Amino acid sequence: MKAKVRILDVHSGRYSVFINEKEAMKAKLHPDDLVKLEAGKKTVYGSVVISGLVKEGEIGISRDVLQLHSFSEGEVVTVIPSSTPESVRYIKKKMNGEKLRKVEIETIIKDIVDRKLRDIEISSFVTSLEINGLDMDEIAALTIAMAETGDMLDIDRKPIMDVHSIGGVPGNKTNILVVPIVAAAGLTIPKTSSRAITSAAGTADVVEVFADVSFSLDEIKRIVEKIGACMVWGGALNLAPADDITIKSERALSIDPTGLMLASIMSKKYAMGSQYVLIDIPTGKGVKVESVDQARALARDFIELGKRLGQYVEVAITYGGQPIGHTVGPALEAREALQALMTGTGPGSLIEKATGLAGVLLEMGGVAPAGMGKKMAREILESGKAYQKMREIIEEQGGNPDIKPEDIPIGDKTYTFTAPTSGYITAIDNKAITGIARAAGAPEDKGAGIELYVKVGEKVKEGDPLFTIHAESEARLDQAIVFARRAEPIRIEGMVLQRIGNI
Ligand SMILES: O=P(O)(O)OC[C@H]1O[C@H](OP(=O)(O)O)[C@H](O)[C@@H]1O
Ligand SMILES: O=c1cc[nH]c(=O)[nH]1
Repeated sequence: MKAKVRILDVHSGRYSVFINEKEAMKAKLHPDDLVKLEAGKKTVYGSVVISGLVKEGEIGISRDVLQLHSFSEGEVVTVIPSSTPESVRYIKKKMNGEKLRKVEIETIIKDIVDRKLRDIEISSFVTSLEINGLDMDEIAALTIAMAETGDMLDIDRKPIMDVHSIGGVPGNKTNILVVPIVAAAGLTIPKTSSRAITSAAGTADVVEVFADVSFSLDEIKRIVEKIGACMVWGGALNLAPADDITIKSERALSIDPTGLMLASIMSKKYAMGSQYVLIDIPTGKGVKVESVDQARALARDFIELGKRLGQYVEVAITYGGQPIGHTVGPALEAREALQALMTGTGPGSLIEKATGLAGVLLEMGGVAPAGMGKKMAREILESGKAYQKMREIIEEQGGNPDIKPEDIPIGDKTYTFTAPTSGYITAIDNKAITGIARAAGAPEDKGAGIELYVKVGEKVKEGDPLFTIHAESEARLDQAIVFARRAEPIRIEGMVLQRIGNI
């Protein structure tokens, strides 16, 4: 059928096309059917929504579709019902635990990017990877397919450095310090991040508090060629576009299947033309990798994948047994990161980790002698040069370089938990901390999160504050309080942990 485009002010987070009920009956279309819209060389797939918002002879297009495809009001398109894509068969193959061929992986990724696969099919693909995994051939094919279905950056500077965390540990604002330290040393580091996957704040969510993170590749190229660095969202526009689509399913399920994680991270690095990549694997209870042995195995996979892509990869296995620093949630983390850059000091875990990772990159990039990288990184941080570079990044990305930590608004609905007894902090439960911050509204509500006053090993007295929950609404705050009461996020014990007798 032919129909005239009607642009609707609807943002559903999905590729939806709106069809009048009578028109749908005539064309035998049903809710959620997949249809193809064709106009000249333009082709777009979307799911049918039956709606009175459009008249007979019209086809409604939501703002989601318009973000990537230009249609004009009244433009005539052909609407063609579409059958189940071939890639669904390959997803079922993975569900059955079978190995996928390169061409099958390429087809799945192309169909994700073209929106031929709907959310339910994409979630099934992600779940099949969580359960059945991928081998290195499949991971390499997936990485290249994810990168090559989008644009690639070609920066006129060498060497190109990069850093990426596998995430999972709450409060991990570390790379917001690492990037300006490395760039202040004269190296080039075009950093892309994803938004939160399992945590309460991805690096892109935190940076977005003080600067824009969505740029075209041309804009990124201009910024990086001018100041040597950027901190942008990988999901913006057309950089490894399948990544952000699969991440939506991962976030909903709070999972990050290992093979997909490798491909997600390395496809972004490949698309940015990064030559020297440092991967951070936080390791500890309640994060993605719990033991050093598992971290070593994953490190080998990153290094092997890097070799196949022509990239030199090093891995830092870092301590992830409790949150990094004292804040969790986008705005609170932005305040803490900015404060550390401005003053050159901050919580030990944040400064140690940031200077440690930056030091490795300075050595990899050849600006620090072996063994001297961390010292150099600390000097750059303490001298204010990293803060100066951060100001440049904020300014080039459209933010206010004069912003101060206290200018950043945080959720004003608060509740503080206190120590029920005196003793020592023997554990902080990463998953519970993330769960509370997410229940409070993070990462979508930027001001939501947690301020943590204690760390493992510290002594507390009964009644001392342990942490404050921040939320932007009373309803979210109540949810987070209920979650926190159930979860016991902070364990306090005396020095005698257990008494056992008469065994
Ligand atoms: O912790 P979760 O949400 O699972 O992982 C996602 C986070 O980890 C990575 O961090 P970075 O950009 O290397 O700093 C991603 O880019 C993202 O910000
Ligand atoms: O960018 C990232 C980081 C962690 N896990 C992913 O899948 N992607």
